[in-house]
Order: sequence, then C-alpha cells, then structure tokens
Amino acid sequence: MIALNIGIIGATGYGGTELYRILSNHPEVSSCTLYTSSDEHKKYSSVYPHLTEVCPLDLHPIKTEQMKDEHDVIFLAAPSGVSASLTPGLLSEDIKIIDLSGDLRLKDPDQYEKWYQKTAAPGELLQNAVYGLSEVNRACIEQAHIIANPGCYPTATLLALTPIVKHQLVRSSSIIIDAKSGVSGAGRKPSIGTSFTEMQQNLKIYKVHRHQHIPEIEQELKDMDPNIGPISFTTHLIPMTRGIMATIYVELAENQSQEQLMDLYNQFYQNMPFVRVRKDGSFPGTKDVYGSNYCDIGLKLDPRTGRLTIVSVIDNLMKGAAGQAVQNFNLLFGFDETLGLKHLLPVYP
Ligand SMILES: NC(=O)C1=CN([C@@H]2O[C@H](COP(=O)(O)OP(=O)(O)OC[C@H]3O[C@@H](n4cnc5c(N)ncnc54)[C@H](OP(=O)(O)O)[C@@H]3O)[C@@H](O)[C@H]2O)C=CC1
Ligand SMILES: CC(=O)N[C@@H](CCC(=O)OP(=O)(O)O)C(=O)O
Repeated sequence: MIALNIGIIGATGYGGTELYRILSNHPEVSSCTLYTSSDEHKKYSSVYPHLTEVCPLDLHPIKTEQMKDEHDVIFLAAPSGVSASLTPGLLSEDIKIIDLSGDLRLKDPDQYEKWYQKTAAPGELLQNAVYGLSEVNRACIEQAHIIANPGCYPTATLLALTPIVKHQLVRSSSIIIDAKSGVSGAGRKPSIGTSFTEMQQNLKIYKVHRHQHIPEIEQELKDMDPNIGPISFTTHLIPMTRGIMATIYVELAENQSQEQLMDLYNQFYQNMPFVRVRKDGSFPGTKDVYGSNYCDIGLKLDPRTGRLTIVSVIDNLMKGAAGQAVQNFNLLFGFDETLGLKHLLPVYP
C-alpha cells in the first residue's frame, strides 16, 4: 500500500465528479482534496445533492504553492486554457500532473493557438508532457511526470485505427471519421446549444472542419506512420447523456482479408484489459460501455468497395476522460492498470 494524496481541480465538473467517484474507492488513495475556482461553492454535496450524507467533503480554493506540497498527484479537469496557466506553478520533483484538458496534448504551440484560439502552454511543458493514450504509449506513461490525457473523440478514433496504422496498412488521406457524442461531452456549464429543448428529438452536426481534435488525431497518427495524410473528421451531438460512437472508413494500402484484419486487431489488443474487439463480426453500441472504462471495437471489410468500416465506442466521461486518467495514474505508479476501474461493471440498461 502506498496511500497517495490526490488533488482534483475542476471537481465540480462532469470529468472531476467522475474522477472523484473512481478515486474515492481506489485502494491506493488515502485522501482526495477537491478544488474550486468559484467563491460560491463550499460543500461538494451542495453542488451535487446525490452526495448528501455520502460525501462530507468541502471545496477548497486553488492555491498552487500550498497544493504542490500537499499532494502526490494533481488531476486537472478544468476548461482549456486553465491548465496552461496553472500547471507551471504546480510543478515540482515530487508531484505528478494528469491533465484532462486539451492544453498539453499538441506538441506544436502554434497548432494549439490556431485550433483552440487561446495562448499555448510554455514549450518546455508541452515537450515534457506525455500523451496518455494508455494502450499505445504505456512505456512512456510509466516514466512520465506530466500526462496529457487524450480527448474523448481522439481516444475512440485512435484505438480504432492504431493496429492498421502502426502496420502501415492505411492509404494516405483516405481516413474518414464520422463521430457522435452524448451531451455530457460538452461539460456541465449551461449553453443554449446543449439545452434540453434544443437537443430533445434532434441530431446536430457541429464544428465542421474546425474541431480541435483534428490536429490531435493527426499528430498521433503521423507519429505511428509519417505517411498518413489529413483526415476528414466530423462530430455530431446526439440526444443522450453519455457515450461516443466513432464510425471510421478507410482504404487499405494493400489487400487484406477479414480474417487477417481480425487477427491483427485481436493480437494487438490481446493483453489490453480495456479494449474489447468483437470476434463474431458484430458491432458494439454505446450502451455496451456505458459507465465503464471499456472501448469496444467492431470491424468489417466491404468486399464491394474494398473499404474497411471500423466502429469504436467509449463512455466519454470514462475511457474518454476520467477513467483513462485513472488508468494512466495506475501506470504512472506501477499499479495494476485496472485498479479502481475493473470492478465498475458496465451499466445496462
Ligand atoms: N466532458 C467530457 O466528456 C470530456 C471533457 N474533457 C476535458 O476535460 C475538462 C473538463 O471537462 P468537463 O468536466 O466536461 O467540464 P465542466 O464544464 O463540466 O467542468 C469544468 C470545471 O472546471 C472548473 N473551472 C472553471 N473555470 C476554472 C478556472 N479558471 N480555474 C480552475 N477551475 C475552473 C469549474 O469548476 P469551479 O467553477 O467549481 O471551479 C467546472 O466545474 C475540459 O478541458 C474538457 O475539454 C476531456 C475529455 C472528455
Ligand atoms: C459534445 C462536445 O461538445 N464535446 C466536446 C469535447 C470536449 C473535449 O474533450 O475537448 P478538449 O479537447 O477541450 O478536452 C467538443 O466537441 O468540443
């Protein structure tokens, strides 16, 4: 038992709440301190009444100098822009940082400023941050001090594409990603676009050709195969609370049979506890992973067009955010990567 002291910035948001739900039952965590940037919030249960008499914790103001002495790990689950400014003040030899926002994911600060329209984090911080796609970057994650936890759509997309891209089986510029998300992906703060009346009985396309996850996905794919060209990536909001489905179409660079592709995916993910490849040719739905840290993948080669269709589903708040952040936390400290996560059985219906 190590007994770690954890701090969560942005604890009152959806990602932060999910972090607390997992970490409050994690066997290696001795205490969680919850932080808020708002003067109005005092008790956690005043923000989330379902925690009344379950969680007595107060919310604390963010004081970086003090926090870096008190915690072994700080999770940041705040809007983009916050981590770029707070993280430099939290750094020390003895602390690990896991950032759920997009601030530390892009290595090129110009790309961040172009797609996020915000000031980038200092270059040295960006270079030291390790991209935390647990299944793909585990060796680097185990040695890291700062983790840039991947975006929700990039997690679903990259896990679907990694086996074929790593084997250079994808024809350059042929990748089309059609992705859909539940509304919690937009966070807890209210907006007209995500309000009940706008979303009920509706399906909406958004951020066409300008989604901030385009450069993130391209950066990681190019890292695996430098020949990968620009992707077509489109996002939709769908009237449900949680879940992402990414439906991906690719042209293969060389002939492959369905059996060869299934073998490739099964082998690639055979020792990865949170990626489940459908062996029977079926496709997963978002309910199959609801509330869990799983990513479920199905794939089928279309013999008429020669194109491969891959479907990948995750819970955006779990494998797409807090769940993967805890998986990375486990890898950082050499714990079993399923600790605190595997006992959370998927919720159905
Ligand atoms: N929702 C999702 O599915 C995913 C989200 N992410 C990313 O994770 C991060 C958190 O997302 P999510 O939980 O959905 O967002 P929410 O809007 O639900 O919560 C964000 C929280 O950040 C806190 N906050 C706001 N401004 C500041 C500030 N200036 N300094 C410190 N804290 C601040 C707020 O709490 P308070 O007012 O109490 O300080 C708020 O509760 C975002 O960067 C998001 O892009 C990544 C993957 C998936
Ligand atoms: C449904 C919805 O609105 N989802 C958000 C994803 C949030 C996220 O993960 O964005 P970061 O890269 O800032 O972390 C979006 O599409 O922008």
